Amino acid sequence: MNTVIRSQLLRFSVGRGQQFRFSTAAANGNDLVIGTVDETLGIAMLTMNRPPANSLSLEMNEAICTSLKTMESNPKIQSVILSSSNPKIFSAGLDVSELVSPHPDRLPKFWNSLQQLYLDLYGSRLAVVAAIQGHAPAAGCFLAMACDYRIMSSGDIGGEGGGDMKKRFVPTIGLNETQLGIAAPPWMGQLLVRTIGFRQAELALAMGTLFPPDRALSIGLVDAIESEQHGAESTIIEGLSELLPSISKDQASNPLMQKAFKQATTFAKIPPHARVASKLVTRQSHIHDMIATRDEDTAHFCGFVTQEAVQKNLIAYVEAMKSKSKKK
Ligand SMILES: CC/C=C\C/C=C\C/C=C\C/C=C/C(=O)SCCNC(=O)CCNC(=O)[C@H](O)C(C)(C)COP(=O)(O)OP(=O)(O)OC[C@H]1O[C@@H](n2cnc3c(N)ncnc32)[C@H](O)[C@@H]1OP(=O)(O)O
Repeated sequence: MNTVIRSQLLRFSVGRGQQFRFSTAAANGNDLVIGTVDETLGIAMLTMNRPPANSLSLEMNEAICTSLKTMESNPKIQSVILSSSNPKIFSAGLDVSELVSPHPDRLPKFWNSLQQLYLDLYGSRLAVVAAIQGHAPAAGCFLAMACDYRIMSSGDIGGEGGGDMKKRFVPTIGLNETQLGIAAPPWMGQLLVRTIGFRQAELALAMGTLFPPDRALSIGLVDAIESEQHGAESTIIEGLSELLPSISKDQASNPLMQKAFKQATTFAKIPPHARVASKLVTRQSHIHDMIATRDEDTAHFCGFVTQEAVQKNLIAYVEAMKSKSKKK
């Protein structure tokens, strides 16, 4: 039986292949996040849908958290695939407009929403599989690292330019903050250390390295890479098509999405209490550390970002980004 809960922010329906959607007033009625659940398989899909780049604004962070919490509150759901409606960008990280000339009341709220996203995602009782189809710089990489399993596109998706001059699309992932004149906060940097090890993380943080898929795999930043060449119709696996939101239905034959689906199915079959208990073994102390330093972290972030020199760097960075996009 389908249950439908309605509120101003949330419409949620439960059942096989049923969808729930989010919209906030600030997003002009757009669905920031689209969620689907399949109670029979115990799997959900959370598709980020904030064009053009799935950058993380205050409202986007809140929408992801609310969506995840809604899925967690359904005892039949054990795993979730985190994906993007943009085939070339998983998430471009923080919405830089939140950082440039910020409103003093909004800035701490924004940072708190990011901290909450870390706590909710990293500490989720659900096993979260990141389906990283496109770029994942900075906080986009953080999102992926806060999941339980990462599958990245190998980047051989079609191409641009056509003919023999086809340009290969190669997505990248990493904490590139230093390239922007900012530093990743300690809890984000430590997440990289826990994911790829001390020395690799130390170097990657200092250099602001963005890794292509093969390098990301070799250092353990992602767990698997997969081609996105769509297979023949016969390779469509049962259940995936129903789980995909209507805007991503064409992804049913995408090997990356299929691999993510299989991994989510595998997670969903593990006895949940044992899986959650083992997740706490590795993550609980880090979550406690973050909670203990949360206010200090907010004060530090707000003080850092509002410094004149940091603002100057950020303004120059945003201008370069806009003019690059205009030249296309
Ligand atoms: C001790 C320290 C204490 C405090 C630390 C302080 C701060 C640190 C805080 C937290 C850490 C996290 C920081 C961040 O995440 S900052 C954001 C970093 N992100 C990036 O640098 C990525 C920028 N974007 C890109 O490189 C490319 O867009 C990308 C490779 C993702 C995709 O390239 P593509 O060529 O496909 O698209 P574009 O034409 O470049 O972009 C399309 C469109 O999207 C807009 N866009 C892109 N990224 C962002 C973004 N992060 N925020 C807002 N908007 C973004 C871009 O402007 C284009 O828009 P339009 O011009 O309207 O078409």
